[in-house]
Amino acid sequence: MKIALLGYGRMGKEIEKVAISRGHEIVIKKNNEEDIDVNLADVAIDFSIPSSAFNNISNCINNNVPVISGTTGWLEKYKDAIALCKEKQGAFIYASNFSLGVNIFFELNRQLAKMMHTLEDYSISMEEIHHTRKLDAPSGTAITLAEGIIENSSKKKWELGKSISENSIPISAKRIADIPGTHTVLYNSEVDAIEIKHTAHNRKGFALGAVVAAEWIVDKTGVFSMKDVLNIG
Ligand SMILES: NC(=O)C1=CN([C@@H]2O[C@H](COP(=O)(O)OP(=O)(O)OC[C@H]3O[C@@H](n4cnc5c(N)ncnc54)[C@H](OP(=O)(O)O)[C@@H]3O)[C@@H](O)[C@H]2O)C=CC1
Ligand SMILES: O=C(O)C1=N[C@H](C(=O)O)C[C@H](O)C1
Repeated sequence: MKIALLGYGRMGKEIEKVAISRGHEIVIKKNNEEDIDVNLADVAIDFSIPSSAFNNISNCINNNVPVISGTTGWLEKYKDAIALCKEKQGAFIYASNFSLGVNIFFELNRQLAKMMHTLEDYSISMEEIHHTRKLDAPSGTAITLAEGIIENSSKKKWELGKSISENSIPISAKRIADIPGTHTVLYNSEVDAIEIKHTAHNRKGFALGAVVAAEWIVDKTGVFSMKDVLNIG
């Protein structure tokens, strides 16, 4: 496949390595607002910055090029991207996290929330830790985890920092040099604690998942998720 990399930073470079090792060719590497002819590619992979993700995705959909996006921090426009994709009969996947391990962790988190939701002695909180160059907080993965809990409990929302209301999930976002991504969900009570945690050791899992998603979507039409790609949950 001919792949366009929309964003050629830490993730773009990691995806390039994985894509080449799987026999693909990188035909575009875009790192700014410049106009590019995305039609040179069979599929585009966007790992850019929050302020550019929607334009990159729209450009692909408008040109009928399937697009995978892992950029976080732009979700206020996610519904617009879905609407455009449906209108143009395009192909689009956004995932806050493309790694197989985290997608299993998402399912575990939902199951645990279901089991815990009537146990009033436990309070829930979340923590995410990332490298100091991350632009958004909380992480997209933490937001997906919080949404998984909200769908399966009486919690109504998440809040960054200390929780101010009983029906919200507090998320603590820490920034420590070079940490690729660590997410913890904690249920704590007076007598014990239950904790689930995912630790990324590097960015290879994110990159592999994005390339697998690109391979999967190339002949399809519609809005999909990593659940469709991995056939889990
Ligand atoms: N879903 C997932 O599995 C994962 C998601 N991410 C997310 O992916 C995104 C990228 O992460 P990462 O690679 O670490 O970040 P980087 O900052 O290393 O890379 C982003 C790149 O995008 C470039 N860029 C700036 N403007 C544009 C534009 N208009 N179009 C295309 N590219 C542009 C930046 O260039 P310049 O530096 O010159 O501004 C930079 O090279 C983040 O939102 C991060 O949260 C990260 C890992 C996994
Ligand atoms: O910015 C990062 O690095 C990461 N971002 C994603 C997120 O916001 O969840 C995924 C991963 O945790 C790494």
